[in-house]
Amino acid sequence: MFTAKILLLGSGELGKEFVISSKRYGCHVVACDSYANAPAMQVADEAEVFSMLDADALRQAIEKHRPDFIVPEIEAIRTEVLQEFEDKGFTVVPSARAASLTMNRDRIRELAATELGLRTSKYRYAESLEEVRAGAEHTGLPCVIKPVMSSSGKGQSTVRTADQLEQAWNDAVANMRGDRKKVIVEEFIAFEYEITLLTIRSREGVSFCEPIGHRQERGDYQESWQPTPMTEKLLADAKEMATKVVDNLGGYGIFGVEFFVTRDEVIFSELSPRPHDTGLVTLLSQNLSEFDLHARAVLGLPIPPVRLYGPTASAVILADREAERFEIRGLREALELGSKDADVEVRLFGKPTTRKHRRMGVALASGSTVEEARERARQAADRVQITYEG
Ligand SMILES: Nc1ncnc2c1ncn2[C@@H]1O[C@H](COP(=O)(O)OP(=O)(O)OP(=O)(O)O)[C@@H](O)[C@H]1O
Ligand SMILES: NCC(=O)N[C@@H]1O[C@H](COP(=O)([O-])[O-])[C@@H](O)[C@H]1O
Ligand SMILES: [Mg+2]
Repeated sequence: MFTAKILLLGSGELGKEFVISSKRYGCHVVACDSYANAPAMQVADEAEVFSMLDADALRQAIEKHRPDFIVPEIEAIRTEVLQEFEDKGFTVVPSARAASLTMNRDRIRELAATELGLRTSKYRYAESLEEVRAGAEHTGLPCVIKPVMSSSGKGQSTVRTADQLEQAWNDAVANMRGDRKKVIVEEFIAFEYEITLLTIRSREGVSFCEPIGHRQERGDYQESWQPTPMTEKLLADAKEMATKVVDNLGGYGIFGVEFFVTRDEVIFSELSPRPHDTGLVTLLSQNLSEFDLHARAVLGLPIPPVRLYGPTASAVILADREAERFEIRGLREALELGSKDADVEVRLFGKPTTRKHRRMGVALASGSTVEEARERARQAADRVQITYEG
């Protein structure tokens, strides 16, 4: 009837592409999120609307559908419930422990820095403004303050002078998820560039995609490109660190392992035990996208060496205000940038409402160099306009 039944927890743009990939392999997907008509629900077989932080609702959904695979798509999930079901014999992707550790910056940081001995930025945790001040003494300024539970840069700020610490603490507390009033104070790394190393852990072992470079604003990704030129030594260091983390977390799937790269060092930042937003570029750049690879690894299918077609970039399409009624125009104009020498694609996620800085779509472009691909992706994204009514 179907290859496997998947319960997808979180149904945004990353989930939507994962659903498309897994449905192509004949899976039946139940997409869950806290609001109706979320992107992945639009392409899934069934949908359930509830908060992933509501333990009872999550239990009910798992009991009702009894999936072969429970696939987290967002960070904020009642991970104790995932553990409960994993203990009963359900498969959580990649593992309940991975979901729980990565949801909490302090837990994954402890694993990486203390247990595995990976190079990270200096850091301290803080649960009050006084502790934030002490943390900043330890790391020095500038420093970066982030809630231990948050994603896409929410509640994150870079502090340059001591008088900004209070504002940063207040912002972090106001924008954190979950119920722990706790932040991480991190040394600011003046990196040359940063990368996501997509790392696949499958039955066949650990393999990698070419490193993805990206540029972030407000802690949220604006553009990404592939490949990123790196020295063999630095790339080997990144691969070694990524392997240590994913082998420790266990399970099968793709992981987006984030690193800061300085002149002579690779510094581990964090990771997602699932497809990564900066990896949207792989929808155009590779013969198998990060979503195809995740689906294959989860289903136990072969993972051949991944083929990168050539320099490719992605640029995000963001809303600039909150609205329920809006239109997206300019798809034709954006796609007109495609030619016999360059592929251009646009993916519109179908989110039902906008809010300031919400990612509504992504433009993808190839080029003869990474610079050219980035320029073209940016141009295509700029041609897509969101117009608001009322
Ligand atoms: N210690 C640091 N030094 C310099 N820049 C930093 C530091 N920490 C974070 N940043 C910048 O902020 C970005 C977002 O940080 P981080 O990945 O920790 O946040 P996030 O909320 O988990 O984002 P996401 O969930 O989208 O990955 C980083 O990619 C980097 O550009
Ligand atoms: N960095 C994590 C990330 O990119 N997550 C992606 O964004 C969606 C939430 O978007 P929304 O906030 O617009 O609903 C998530 O569901 C996931 O696809
Ligand atoms: Mg990140």
